[in-house]
Amino acid sequence: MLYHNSGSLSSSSNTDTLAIDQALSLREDGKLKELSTNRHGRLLFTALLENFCQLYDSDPSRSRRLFTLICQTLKRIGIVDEEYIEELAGIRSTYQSALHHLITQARGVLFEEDQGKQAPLPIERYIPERSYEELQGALQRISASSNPSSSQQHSQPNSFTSDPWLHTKHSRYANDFEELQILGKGGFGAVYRVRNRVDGAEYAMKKIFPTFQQMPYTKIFREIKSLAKLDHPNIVRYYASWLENTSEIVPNVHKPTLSSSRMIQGLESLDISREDSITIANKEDSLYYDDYSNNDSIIFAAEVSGQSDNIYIQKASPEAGETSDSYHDRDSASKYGSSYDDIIEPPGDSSVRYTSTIAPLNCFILYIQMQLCTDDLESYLFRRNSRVSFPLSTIDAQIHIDLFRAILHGVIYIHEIAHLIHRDIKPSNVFLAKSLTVDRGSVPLYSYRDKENNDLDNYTPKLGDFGLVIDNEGKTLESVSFSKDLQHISPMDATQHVGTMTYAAPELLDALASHGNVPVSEAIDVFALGMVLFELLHPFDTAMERASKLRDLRQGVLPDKFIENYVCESSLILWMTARDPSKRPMLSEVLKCNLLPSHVAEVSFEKPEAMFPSQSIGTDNRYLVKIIEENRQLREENILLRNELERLKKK
Ligand SMILES: Nc1ncnc2c1ncn2[C@@H]1O[C@H](COP(=O)(O)OP(=O)(O)OP(=O)(O)O)[C@@H](O)[C@H]1O
Repeated sequence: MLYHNSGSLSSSSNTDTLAIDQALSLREDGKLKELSTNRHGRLLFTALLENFCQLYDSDPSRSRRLFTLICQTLKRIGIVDEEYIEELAGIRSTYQSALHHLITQARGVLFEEDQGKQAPLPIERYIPERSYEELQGALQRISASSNPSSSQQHSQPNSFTSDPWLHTKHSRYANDFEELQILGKGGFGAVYRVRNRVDGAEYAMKKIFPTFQQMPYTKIFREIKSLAKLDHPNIVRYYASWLENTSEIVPNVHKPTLSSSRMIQGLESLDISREDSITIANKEDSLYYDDYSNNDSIIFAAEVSGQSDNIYIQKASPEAGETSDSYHDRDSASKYGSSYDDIIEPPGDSSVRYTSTIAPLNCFILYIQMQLCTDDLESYLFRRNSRVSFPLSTIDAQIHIDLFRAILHGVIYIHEIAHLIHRDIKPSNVFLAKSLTVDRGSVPLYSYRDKENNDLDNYTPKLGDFGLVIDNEGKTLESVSFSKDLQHISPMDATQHVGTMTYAAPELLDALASHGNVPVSEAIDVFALGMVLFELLHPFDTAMERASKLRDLRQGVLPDKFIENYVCESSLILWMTARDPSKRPMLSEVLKCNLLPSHVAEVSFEKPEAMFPSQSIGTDNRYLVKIIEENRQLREENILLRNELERLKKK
């Protein structure tokens, strides 16, 4: 049975009813059932095969290689899919564990029979015949007998459990990684600094707690694999992903901030329920997460029931009336003292529902292993703004233009080479990796960490958090965090919430406000980058100032002083943030612009000449002149409107 955790589980809720209806209709779908049966069969098969390989070779690494080799062969002839070999290893171990219990139990029954005792339950009930439903029946019984009170009636000789080939596989995460520190928590999980026990290197590990999306897990793996193919110095490297079922303590990592937090219904344990299904369910009285997202939270409903598909990630409908949060926490509070964003939080949104609950979960966790980055652009800008005032010195301006250029290289790579659109470009999603040498894509930057040390260090900006990527042919890589940030916001919210909305292109907000189709276009990223360029070149003294100037820019208005200081850059920013997406430049055009002279260590691409022909756009360009004129007009209109507003307020 599928469950969802849309905040309120009241069955009277329309959204809940809808989700349940959807789940029911899925169940009725014979094809899905067939698919599900197929998957269980394959999982069971690979579980047995893995154990079988362990029988042939007691050396764990050799038996593993043997297993992989056989699976690769079976994959070629279509018997198993790629995902069953690596990513589902954790799930496979559940099957191994279940089979282990099953056999142990059955042997216990035989043992008792041999002793002339009456078996407590007929053996047929323990041994599956052909269908996995019967296996589930057995699993259910085993589950019941595994609790201390009932297990006694089925006690068996200890020697059974020491069968070497029955040893179950342990968590890949626990085996291969040492967890060092929590880096922060996003809407759907937490990110940890970890050390790989094998190569000794440190990584960032994102653990996505059971989430919910209308997408089979295999698709998620495929998508993450596509991210793993991205190879560019200005893109965070993705290494691997896999799913495990695990008993985990959900960390409560957030410090209370002014950001509103939400509760998401937590997840009950992996439950072997009466319907003979393994289900991750949530309950009314379930656990709390501290969260910044709205409630279209996500669960994995992992069913081994014959009634529905097995492991599905399905989006829950948010409750009516829920709005998006404004600025994310992003741990600026916890890392750097008072949060930069907190100050611009709309006053009405300051309720702190911080929960200290530590929730034990038995659930599926999606692990995503990424490159570890020690800093991010948002934190950097926060530090810089506390040290430097507008206008930047010529040298500082150049440093930040170089930084922008490096980010641009990364985004161009994802647009032109990977054919993806990021859709969530913002300073907190641009990480900064320090390097000792001048690396490809790196820029010299002051870190502003240490008052005494004003040396330039090399940093490589890296675009990360690909939760929102979409392929530019419009085939959605269904966005995880997108819905969290932007869905179900009223136009009022869109204008009030400076935070998350700051970098979102207007057409995106319009589409969301009118519940229309979300546009798929590179222009969305161009807009966001234009906003980022302005922020890079304009230090703000206060968060209020930042909020108001970024809001003005969204209306097409730049501060006079900024235009005076950066005429060409202003033109570029206004071009990139044009309200009409069709009027925005392509990023390759932005790069051609002679406003962005290259001080960045050049990066080579597959098709460099196609992407970066040298052609300059100067101030005499008629398009730029037109933009400056439009900006002047807009500013005048804006002043008139503000005066009018003031006049009306006074009445
Ligand atoms: N590769 C990484 N290296 C270092 N820190 C990281 C890395 N990826 C994410 N983080 C940090 O981990 C924290 C949580 O990241 P996560 O992507 O889960 O959430 P978010 O980006 O804050 O929000 P959301 O994904 O919900 O939009 C953030 O503070 C982020 O800076």
